[in-house]
Amino acid sequence: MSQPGESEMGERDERIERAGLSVDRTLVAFLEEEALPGTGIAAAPFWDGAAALLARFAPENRALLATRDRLQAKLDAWHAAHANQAAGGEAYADFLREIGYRVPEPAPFAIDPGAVDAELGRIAGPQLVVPVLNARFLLNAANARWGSLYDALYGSDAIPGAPDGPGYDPARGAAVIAWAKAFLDTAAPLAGGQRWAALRGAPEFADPAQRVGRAGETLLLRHHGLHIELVFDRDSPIGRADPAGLADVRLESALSTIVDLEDSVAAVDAADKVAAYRNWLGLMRGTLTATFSKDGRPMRRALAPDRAYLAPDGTSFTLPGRALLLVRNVGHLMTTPAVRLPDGGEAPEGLLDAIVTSLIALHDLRGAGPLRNSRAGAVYIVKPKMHGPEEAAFSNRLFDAVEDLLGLARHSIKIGVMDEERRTSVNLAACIHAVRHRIVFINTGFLDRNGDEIHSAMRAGPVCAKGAMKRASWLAAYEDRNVQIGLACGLAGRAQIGKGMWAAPDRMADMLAEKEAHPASGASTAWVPSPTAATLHATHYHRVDVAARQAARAQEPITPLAPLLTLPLAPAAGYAPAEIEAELENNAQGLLGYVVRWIDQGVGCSKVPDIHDIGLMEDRATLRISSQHIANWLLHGVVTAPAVEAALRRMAARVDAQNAGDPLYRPMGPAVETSLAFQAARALIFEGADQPNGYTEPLLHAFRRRAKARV
Ligand SMILES: CC(=O)SCCNC(=O)CCNC(=O)[C@H](O)C(C)(C)COP(=O)(O)OP(=O)(O)OC[C@H]1O[C@@H](n2cnc3c(N)ncnc32)[C@H](O)[C@@H]1OP(=O)(O)O
Ligand SMILES: O=CC(=O)O
Ligand SMILES: [Mg+2]
Repeated sequence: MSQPGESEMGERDERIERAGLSVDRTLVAFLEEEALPGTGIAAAPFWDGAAALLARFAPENRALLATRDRLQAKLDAWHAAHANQAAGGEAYADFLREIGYRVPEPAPFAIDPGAVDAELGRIAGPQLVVPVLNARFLLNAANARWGSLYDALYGSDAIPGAPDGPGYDPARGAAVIAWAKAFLDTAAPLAGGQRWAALRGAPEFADPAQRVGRAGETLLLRHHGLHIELVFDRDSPIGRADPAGLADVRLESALSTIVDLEDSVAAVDAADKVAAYRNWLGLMRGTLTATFSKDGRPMRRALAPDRAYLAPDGTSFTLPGRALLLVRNVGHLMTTPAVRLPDGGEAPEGLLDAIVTSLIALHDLRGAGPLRNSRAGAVYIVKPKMHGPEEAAFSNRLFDAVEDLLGLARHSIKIGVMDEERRTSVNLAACIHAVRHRIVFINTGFLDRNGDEIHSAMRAGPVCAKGAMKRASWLAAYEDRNVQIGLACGLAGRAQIGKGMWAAPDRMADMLAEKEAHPASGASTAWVPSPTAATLHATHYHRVDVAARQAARAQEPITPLAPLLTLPLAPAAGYAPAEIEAELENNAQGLLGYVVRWIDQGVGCSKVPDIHDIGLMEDRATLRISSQHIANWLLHGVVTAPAVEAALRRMAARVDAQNAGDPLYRPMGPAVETSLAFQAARALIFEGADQPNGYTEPLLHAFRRRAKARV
């Protein structure tokens, strides 16, 4: 973030004036030559409107950030005066009310978001997230609406103990087929209690209404609102060997996909922002393609078409071939040098994202391209990291203004609210109320939420180890209250109640064992990191009847605030030196492994091995946790500065070794004093306690800009 008037070297030549704004040339060219044409909006009124919107909302945006700082300062002071108290009691709750951190509950209400696509409003199923800057992944994610269950099982560790010989292993294949047929016994039972494994001829279903169509020899079934394709093909190697001729089971998998401009990308300047916007434009126009080489073979990937079937009465129909796409904008914190305001200061990045991603979605709404995203005529924006109802109301008014700028009907821009900051969890009903006419989801972004929990409690004392945090009372209360409050606000059947990311992309057996808890909790969706995970997680929505779970949970009283407000402090006896060392090293390794690719290569989401060599998805939210955790232990003397420095150096060598095969990798170990990545990691820890709400973006952006300037 830079201050008004603080223009970067050489930046002036690269800029063009538009309606009093100083705009990077790349962005001007993109908007005027690529994004605006075809929308019916001319450049001049667009810039006039954008400038007016920025003038109106930028000061308010700044004021909201000042409120965050003011409230955090009050928390810090309270905690300093009540050191090592886990809080949660009446006095603490009253204090939060007095300082305006807690606001009155709204009277009972039900959300009313208008026309919403069924994937968000009515059908329960997985939600995939994908970084916007990677077109190859992006296309894969859009096409992840359908996935082969056989491939997902065969290509992952999903079946514990399945043999895995070189080439195609028939024993492994048999284990996959057995697993899938046992799954079909639940999702598509056969008449007379026959088992799928025993089927020899054509299937007869216990409920014939499940069979809703066919395409050639492929049968289309529906169960819990989700479709299943049974591919019968006796000409294929698998079908030929199968007594029933079943060659594959394809599941409707990622019902929706979030295209992420936020925590999984490194976008620090106009060039990065334009690359991100251009990919979103390619999706909204249906024209995005990617060419790459895989296993030595050239490949071209494009968006999948819709799928055609014949209904039992002979009429033809189609089903979506692609996930319903949402776009995650950045939050209210950062500013961008892509646009400078008349006072010379950078424009709030969230405002620019709202304008540009909505403008781009007009291409879909106008229906000019070959494919359609929203059949309901909506634009879906996920808004992360909002703190409390005032910020939600700000987003609501911002979206009103964007609708006016683009000539969109009121509330056609929908919002997904990430419940991932403590002040939002505490005031969740009021937050939902603030956006009740456009809300399409709430989601427990538990990773950021952990980071905010640590930062909120920064001065209260040392927090518990990360493993213990998973069992902390605040976390259970947060997850429970999110579902309970969502149901009380009428989200069932109208909007998603979502659960967070499965952050171990290679541990699919564990995911299969654990993530059924998400639909079982009444959540209608949960995040997955990959298409394979989407297909496997889809099986959970066949096993669990989410509507029934929601109806049951709607009867529960809402969990009180006290456990939510109980701080996750370390046990009074503290931890043994070996535990402290292991915790520090694990945090330092994940942090460095992520930061080095962010700073040196601009990669915003990575799979980084933890100390047990398990590859974990790391993004800015997990970085927020690890950096805040070390910063907290440093502040309270659990670890010393020299110990942190030594751990960082040891882990730098380990991370260097892990990346030895990457030709683009720049090792940190040999030159920690000149490695910008190492310095960024250091700053994230040693300046961590003072970062706004513990966010990592300000430091990451500053160091990445320096790294880009250096090459
Ligand atoms: C707290 C939060 O905010 S969570 C939300 C942000 N996080 C995310 O969005 C995570 C998304 N996931 C990812 O980015 C990746 O899966 C990572 C970084 C975790 C792992 O990436 P990699 O190590 O490259 O994955 P891996 O080698 O196992 O698999 C790559 C293959 O899977 C595909 N793939 C992996 N993740 C995704 C995805 N999210 N969407 C689409 N395709 C994906 C790739 O396209 C590739 O297939 P291809 O060769 O046919 O193109
Ligand atoms: O955005 C998701 C999170 O867990 O944070
Ligand atoms: Mg988050």
